[in-house]
Amino acid sequence: MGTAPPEGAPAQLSQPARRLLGDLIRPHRARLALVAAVTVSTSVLAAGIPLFVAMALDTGLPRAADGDPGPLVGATAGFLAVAVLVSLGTFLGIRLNAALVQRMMFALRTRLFRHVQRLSIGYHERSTSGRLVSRQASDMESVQQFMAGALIQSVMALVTMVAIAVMLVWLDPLLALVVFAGFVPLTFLTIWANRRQRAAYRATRTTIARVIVHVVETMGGIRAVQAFRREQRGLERLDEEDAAYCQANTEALQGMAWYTGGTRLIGNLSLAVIVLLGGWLVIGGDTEVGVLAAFLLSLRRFYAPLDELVQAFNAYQSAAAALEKIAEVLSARPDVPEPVSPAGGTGDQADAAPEDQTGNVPEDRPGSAGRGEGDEASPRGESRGESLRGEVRFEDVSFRYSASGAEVLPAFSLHVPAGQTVAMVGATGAGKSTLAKLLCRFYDPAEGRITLDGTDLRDLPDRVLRRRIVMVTQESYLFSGSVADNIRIGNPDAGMAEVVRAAQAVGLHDFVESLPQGYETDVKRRGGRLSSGQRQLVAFARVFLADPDVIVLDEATASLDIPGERLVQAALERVLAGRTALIIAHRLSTVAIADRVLVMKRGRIVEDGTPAELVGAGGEFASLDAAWRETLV
Ligand SMILES: Nc1ncnc2c1ncn2[C@@H]1O[C@H](COP(=O)(O)OP(=O)(O)OP(=O)(O)O)[C@@H](O)[C@H]1O
Repeated sequence: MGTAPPEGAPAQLSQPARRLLGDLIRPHRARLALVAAVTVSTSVLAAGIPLFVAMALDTGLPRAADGDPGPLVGATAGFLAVAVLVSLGTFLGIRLNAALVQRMMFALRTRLFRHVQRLSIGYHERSTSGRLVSRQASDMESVQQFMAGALIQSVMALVTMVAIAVMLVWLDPLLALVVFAGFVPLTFLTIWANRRQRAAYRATRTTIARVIVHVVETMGGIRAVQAFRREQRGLERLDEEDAAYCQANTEALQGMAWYTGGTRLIGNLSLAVIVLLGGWLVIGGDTEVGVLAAFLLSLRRFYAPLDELVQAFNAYQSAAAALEKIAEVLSARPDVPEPVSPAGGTGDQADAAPEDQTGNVPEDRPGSAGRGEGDEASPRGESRGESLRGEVRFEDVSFRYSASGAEVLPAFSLHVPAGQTVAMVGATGAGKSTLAKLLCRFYDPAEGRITLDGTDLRDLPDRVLRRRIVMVTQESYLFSGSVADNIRIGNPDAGMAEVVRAAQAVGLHDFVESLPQGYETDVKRRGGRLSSGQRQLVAFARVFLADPDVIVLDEATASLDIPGERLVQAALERVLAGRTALIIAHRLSTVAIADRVLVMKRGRIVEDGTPAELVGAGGEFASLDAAWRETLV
């Protein structure tokens, strides 16, 4: 019976998946009960239809032959009335169920998306985005298909079968017993199919996820794919993944074919026995022709739902496998948990700071009217018009990415006073990005602690931490939407005037004004319409609006032309004013505006001082500085 499916699987739904199903259903119990009531009563009514046929044949016809058409007309009218009621009930059941399922799916999609967004960077670095797309799209679809169609279908089928079984016993217990005997092989067949199909459908979920991962990765890196002519290799990889998916589907469908064929065979064998035995009973005068006719009709209706049950069973197996995959993601916990007892005060002032009671932005805050274009940058450290916040300390921090991995930072200590701009340089793999990620609490150190104004980052609620420390990444990620939308990411509550002021502050305003629809111009996917320098300016405007105490900047390595670099440089100075900054620097011009330079090597600081001091010391930074200067000549 087909080759063995690739993955073993328990016949039962896993506990997290069951819990998830319970969570989904619980809020809608009343509606579900209504759907069940409508479905069950419709199915019971439908099961009774053959009784009218028996009535018509056994009573209606002989009486009509005797000149009394009443019973025949009554049986026909009853048949029609029940048929109409069954149609109405079916419509209502499906309609109610569809609305219910959409609510449940909406809740599930939202829950999964919210959860995935909250999972720590470590999780996202370990798992591919394609896999998550697969959970959100194809697995959801599978669950929905079962809930919206197959579930109600199987309930109707089951109830119909039970109702018909009762009727069969009532019509003729002996013949009914013969029919029920068919259930013995059917039970064995179902147990076998349950095991086999569960494993087969799990394999389909896993393999389709691989196909989606490959497609998402290819499209995400399409520039590299084309630049390095990886198209052929990409196609071959897709063929491999797709072949595995097709194979898994074939396995699943083959199992379904065996099961469907098996149930039909059992059904038809029962039918043959009933024709033989029933005919013999009729000839012997032990039963009526009408009863036999109703029996045969019912039997057809008895086995017809079996087909539906088989289909529903397959849909269930597919949905169960999908639900398990979704439950797996939902049970992943963030590596950087929210504090159980958050530090009080530290961040809430920052939270409240940008606006006063009337919603006006205080004059002395960035993004306020006092700091528009043409307004010379105030002396650094004083421009935000408040006592400086944002003192950062790394205290004996040790870190490795995984338990078995190498130690990236061994007992690292660093003190950055509030308002200081620190540029980090060093060979690739020295640990600069790791330091930046730790400061943003994308990871927690294994040992030691990192503090912001004396508070351990682990004690700051995520909301506060993200407001006070903002990372500007190399990609200057732009989301689909308008330029204004993209700047407003820094502070979703900001009005248009603040957005404009932020753009003015970083020197982006004139460019935006020159766009066809100004601030409402669509940046197109990932900002394809903007140059890399302009994208950086948008990212800076965003930070300006967010108004954090600490900026972590991974400077773009892509070189800009001289005017572009000057623009970015001026914007950077504006944004850094009055804030603590940790910059992974790739440009001489950036290092030049830093108060302090750290040269890193294998997770340690090997040089630390002002740019001038380090150049004077003639060490690694001096060589780097000289090399940079040479490229300028
Ligand atoms: N997500 C990760 N999982 C495992 N190891 C990692 C991860 N990210 C970085 N590493 C390792 O940690 C070390 C430090 O990397 P890091 O990215 O911090 O260096 P860097 O100084 O920023 O380098 P670059 O200038 O090339 O960006 C490297 O050996 C790197 O291989």
